[in-house]
Amino acid sequence: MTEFLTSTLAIIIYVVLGLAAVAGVGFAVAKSRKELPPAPQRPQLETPKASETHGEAAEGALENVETVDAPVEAEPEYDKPETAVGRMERLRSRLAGSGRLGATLLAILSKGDLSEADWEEFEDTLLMADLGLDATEEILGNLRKAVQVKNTTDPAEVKELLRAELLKQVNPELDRSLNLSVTETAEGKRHPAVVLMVGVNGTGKTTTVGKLARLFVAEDRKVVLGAADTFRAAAAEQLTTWGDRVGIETVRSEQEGADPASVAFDAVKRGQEVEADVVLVDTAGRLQNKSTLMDELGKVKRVMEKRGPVSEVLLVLDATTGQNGLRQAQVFAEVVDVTGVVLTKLDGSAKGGVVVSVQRELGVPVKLVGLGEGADDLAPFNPADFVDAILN
Ligand SMILES: Nc1nc2c(ncn2[C@@H]2O[C@H](COP(=O)(O)OP(=O)(O)OP(=O)(O)O)[C@@H](O)[C@H]2O)c(=O)[nH]1
Repeated sequence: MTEFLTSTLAIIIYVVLGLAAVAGVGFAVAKSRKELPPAPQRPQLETPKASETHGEAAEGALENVETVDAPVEAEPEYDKPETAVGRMERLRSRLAGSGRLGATLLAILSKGDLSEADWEEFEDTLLMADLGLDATEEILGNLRKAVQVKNTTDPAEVKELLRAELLKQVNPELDRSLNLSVTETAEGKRHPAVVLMVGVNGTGKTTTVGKLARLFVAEDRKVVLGAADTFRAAAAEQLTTWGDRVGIETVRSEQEGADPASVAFDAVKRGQEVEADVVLVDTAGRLQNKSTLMDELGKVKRVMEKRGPVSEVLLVLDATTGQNGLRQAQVFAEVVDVTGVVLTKLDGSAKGGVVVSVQRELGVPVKLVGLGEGADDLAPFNPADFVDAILN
């Protein structure tokens, strides 16, 4: 009897302990689940095809399953970027600094009977606006002749003479379009247009990549961003934010100081995989006299080219740094074959003449201008609009 009681008691104790253990584990799991952070929501680039998500068997099985309405997820709201048309119209007033240049030049020319001192003042004004010595001498020589031949002080006529001369210097003949052709790799794979952004520190590369991406999105192009500025910790985050605002993917490395060439390569690879139209790659700012950093940039481009050609290398120059930008431009052009210049911070800068000097020095056109910190404050460069903004 005692034996029977002892074994029954033992069984009861085991059962109670067992139940307590199960409840304890359950509580711990529930607790740890509660503490998990919510899964991050990333914009989806592609909707998977039906055949990729469920096969035929799965479709049959679904017939007998009672369907419950899935909670409706709110559509992410993306920005609607402004198209290129009309941007210059909106941004023209931002060239106020350059407008002062036009006003001073016209005031001198309209005086009539110009003295040597007047022509010197005219020359100084052009030099101060960073047109560079060669262009300044040419403008001066041509205008002196034209004013003499026409013998006019009529403001409208004088303005027309100056307009023609400035326009010639800005060179409307240059091809300023971006090469955005989608090509094929040697293996017959679709290869997107690839744009590489380069320049010294703080000129506005990341901002320009973001703005340019918006311009492409407004044109219904499928864009992938590459955050190959692995030097500045916040750069990848900054670029991802630009991308997220318009629902495009950013390829980046979570590792600070990662190899930028590898990130750039992955971005092009991803662009090929998702059949993007354009891959835009940001790079870290670097001083042109730091040879290791310039070598690194050369490597970034070579590694990207392993997957297919780079269509555009855009050098971002800060207009407010004027002639300093020229030396930078020359060195960058030697290392990575610059195909176009983006002149940023032209808003409020009185150094608009750098458009002329940089084109003369590099033989490469200014293709885009940055005219403010707003997300759509980037415009394709148009010589006639630019000269008119200076003169009106
Ligand atoms: N006013 C004005 N500011 C601009 C323009 N473009 C860029 N900026 C500003 O310039 C600053 C630097 O821009 P970033 O894009 O971070 O420059 P970055 O070249 O990527 O910088 P690093 O990666 O450090 O070399 C930011 O405050 C931008 O808002 C422009 O066209 N006009």
